Amino acid sequence: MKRYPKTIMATACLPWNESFEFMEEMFRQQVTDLQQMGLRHIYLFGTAGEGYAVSDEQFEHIVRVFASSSQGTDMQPIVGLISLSFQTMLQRAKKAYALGIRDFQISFPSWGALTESEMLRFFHEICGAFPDCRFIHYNNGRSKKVVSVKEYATLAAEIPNLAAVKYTALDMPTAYQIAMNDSPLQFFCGELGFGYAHLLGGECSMVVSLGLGHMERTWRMFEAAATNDLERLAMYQQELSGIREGILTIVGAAYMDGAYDKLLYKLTNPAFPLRMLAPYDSSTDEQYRQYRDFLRERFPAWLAPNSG
Ligand SMILES: N[C@@H](CC=O)C(=O)O
Repeated sequence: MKRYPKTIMATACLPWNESFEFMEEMFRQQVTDLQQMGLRHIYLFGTAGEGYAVSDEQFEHIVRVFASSSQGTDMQPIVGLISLSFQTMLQRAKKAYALGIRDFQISFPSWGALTESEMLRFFHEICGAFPDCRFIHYNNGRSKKVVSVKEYATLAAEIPNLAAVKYTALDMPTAYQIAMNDSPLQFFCGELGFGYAHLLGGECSMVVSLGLGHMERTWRMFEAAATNDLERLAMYQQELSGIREGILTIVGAAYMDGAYDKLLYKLTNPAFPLRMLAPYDSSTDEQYRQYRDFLRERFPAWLAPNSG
């Protein structure tokens, strides 16, 4: 039995005005839009959500707004903890907990790659401090230590509230390991990793990014995987591979994730600003228009109806 539901998880991005103040109403609108797209597992402060860049004050303010946006709904708010300082991660987790958050997305401190024993201490100390919470490990090369699927089997046995893994690696051998693993952890892969895992005869959950252009179609892809309709799944997989190629050509490959994910959500709300906190470069309105036109021309089925 998996410790986390099989579903599609999505990031919430952070809208900043010209003075780099958080745009609360724009953010609430985004959370509502994501919910209307059928998404229930929405996370803050991954890479796309600039979790590495916010100050403690911004963290608390935004979590407060996020938590209140989920009140009275069936949404499951997930808060990411990214910091070089483990103490800061713990303090942020305490603040979010006090605001009602029970699902966290954690990544290793990245100044140096954690050793085996440091990694264990990390999981024990943070997951152990909040035994009534669920933790999703964001397994990411940026934190210098990437955990293997095999290592997760051991971790799952030791850490009862480690519930899931966000693992957006694309390669087929990793997708195969994820597809075939029978640990209680729910693995979340990007759309293409999700497609590979199912085409290889296994299963996993999805973190959406490229598919946000048209969530209905992404849910159809999810459904095709669940019903083993491999022909349809392969078609979606091929289309999304073309879309990935397109966005990387238009925006370039050197940016932080927010440069892509803000542009992807902008297809739903063209007023959403692309700005990112300093010192990181954002994508531009011109790139947004080029990407929208590229979708319109090459992959119209993946373009949201109100994309400006
Ligand atoms: N773009 C997503 C997933 C990346 O690994 C995020 O930023 O959380």
